[in-house]
Amino acid sequence: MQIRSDKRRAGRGPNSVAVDFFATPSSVYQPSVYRQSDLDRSNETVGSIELFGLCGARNVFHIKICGIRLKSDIDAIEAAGGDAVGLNFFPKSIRYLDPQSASTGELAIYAQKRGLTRVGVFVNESAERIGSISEKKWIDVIQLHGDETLGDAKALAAIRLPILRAIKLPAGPIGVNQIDSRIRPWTEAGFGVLLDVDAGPAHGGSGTALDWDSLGRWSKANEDTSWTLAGGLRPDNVAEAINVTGAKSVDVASGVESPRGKKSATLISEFCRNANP
Ligand SMILES: O=C(O)c1ccccc1NCC(=O)[C@H](O)[C@H](O)COP(=O)(O)O
Repeated sequence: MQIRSDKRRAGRGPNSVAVDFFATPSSVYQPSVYRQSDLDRSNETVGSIELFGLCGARNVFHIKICGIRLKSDIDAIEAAGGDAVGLNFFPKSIRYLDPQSASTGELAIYAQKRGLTRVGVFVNESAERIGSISEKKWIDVIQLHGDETLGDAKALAAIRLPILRAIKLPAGPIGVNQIDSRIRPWTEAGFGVLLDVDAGPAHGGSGTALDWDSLGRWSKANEDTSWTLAGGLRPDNVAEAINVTGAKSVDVASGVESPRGKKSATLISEFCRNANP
């Protein structure tokens, strides 16, 4: 199975539609389709119902290119048909963006104007720092990529942005129940999940792949659970990864870089093309 390009295209442009394919608890209001303007209004309420429910559980992208650092990266992603960018706020990452720098704000606004969903990537960050970046309206989604607990994530509810939890799994074969026990608490609490390899102290961006056969077995048994595949994806393996795992949403950082830490427009273009039929 490959990501359907019509869905992907639907997620782009300032008034575009992004398909929500996260399964969320029935107690949480969950429209099936969002517009970028919905994301812009994520601090508001719709009637008496909060747009994003408790903490948000929406996956609003099909292809996320993580760790962008330049406006030209955004141009390349827009041209290639990607629909989300990861802004990395982990100081130890090669892809780090300084939240104090005006150029980070310019980058975030530039991505927003191109209709791309901006995912802020955080590792064990304080709620205050995440909140201050959110207040500047630089991000649309919070990605927690450290050792954050469910309690930590729930404490971010006041920020009122959707939260995507990176679940870091071992690189080798892993059982369906083992995967499920890591994911279920988060999805049942209404959070989105991104499955990545456990990169140890680096936390992410390792370029190492998960065992796709294991994920495929798990996803077949959990078809109602929407999730994002990350870890070691590249232009030359993303189609197979989608086919084997059944992922409907993919994320990449190092696989579209040359040299490491520098995004390549050519690799971004190939990646997006191969992630779609
Ligand atoms: O990319 C990083 O440097 C990074 C560092 C610390 C935490 C998260 C990080 N990236 C988050 C992502 O979503 C990456 O796309 C994901 O880890 C996959 O990376 P890669 O295997 O390089 O495609």
